[in-house]
Amino acid sequence: MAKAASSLTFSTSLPKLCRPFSISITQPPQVSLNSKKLSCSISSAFKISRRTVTTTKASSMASSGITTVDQNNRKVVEVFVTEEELAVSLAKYTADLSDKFAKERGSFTVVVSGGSLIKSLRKLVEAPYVDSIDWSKWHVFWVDERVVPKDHPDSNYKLAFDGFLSKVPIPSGNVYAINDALSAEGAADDYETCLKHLVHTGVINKSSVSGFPKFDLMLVGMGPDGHVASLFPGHPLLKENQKWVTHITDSPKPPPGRITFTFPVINSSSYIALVVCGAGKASVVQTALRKSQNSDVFPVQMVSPEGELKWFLDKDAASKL
Ligand SMILES: O=C1O[C@H](COP(=O)(O)O)[C@@H](O)[C@H](O)[C@H]1O
Repeated sequence: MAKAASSLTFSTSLPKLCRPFSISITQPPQVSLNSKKLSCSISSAFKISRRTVTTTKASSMASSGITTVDQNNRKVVEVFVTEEELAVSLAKYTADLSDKFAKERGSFTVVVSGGSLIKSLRKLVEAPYVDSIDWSKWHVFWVDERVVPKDHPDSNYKLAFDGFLSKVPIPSGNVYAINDALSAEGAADDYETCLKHLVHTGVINKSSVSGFPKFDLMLVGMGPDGHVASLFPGHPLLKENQKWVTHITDSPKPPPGRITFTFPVINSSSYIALVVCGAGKASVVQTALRKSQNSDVFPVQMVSPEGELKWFLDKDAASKL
């Protein structure tokens, strides 16, 4: 089991957002519960094909297993009737990528956020994945962290350790927590120094496109205000395009002192899973997925990786699509 964390000690212009979509539904529904038929229609910014799906609830897009993809298979939106089904699918998605990267490059670099995401990872610590995943290949990082002691209730490390990391045999030296003895600025610099070392030693890939570290998978949540990592709406840090890791001392969501990956790092990823549940986030999801212009209102709209972006939504989060 993963024990204590190692203490870390780690431009592109911001990308054009909201690539135009031509969406088609590519997968059959994964479940059929009470066999009500509904015609799935998603329109506006997306050119969406229509077809009949089987689901429990006749409301817009909220049908388990409905998947939409863009033309290049680089942006995928999947909606699940329940958070439980979302968690099952997220575990398989993560396990498949773990296998792929472990085989291809002998390691798997995984970045997690805090918040509700961690609960949605719970199926990974159950059969079959807890036994089938080669956890020794995992290297775990945080896309953002609150600058508090690791045993503090606000710590994203503690959240992940209690809910996930303590239950799987990831080598403790592969778990890269912040140095919580430092200031927010010091902890961000320290984390960036650590990342640079790991890029240098080949544990983390480097993007040949951006020159920023290229993580294999980022598992990221979104706040009700559309923030991702600790990148909040309207904050100057959204424009940071030099640093890999930066800090914030005036976070609108407590606690105020945090470190966060910058957008160039986030957007250099091979895969990003954006995991969003709950009706309280439906309006932001609607804006993010229906807007065709690149006038970014919410930070989540700035998530646009070199690789694949997949949205995992429950039906409540997707209820306004
Ligand atoms: O403060 C934070 O909030 C976001 C979103 O959290 P959620 O509970 O609404 O999912 C989280 O992704 C981030 O890591 C965390 O520091």
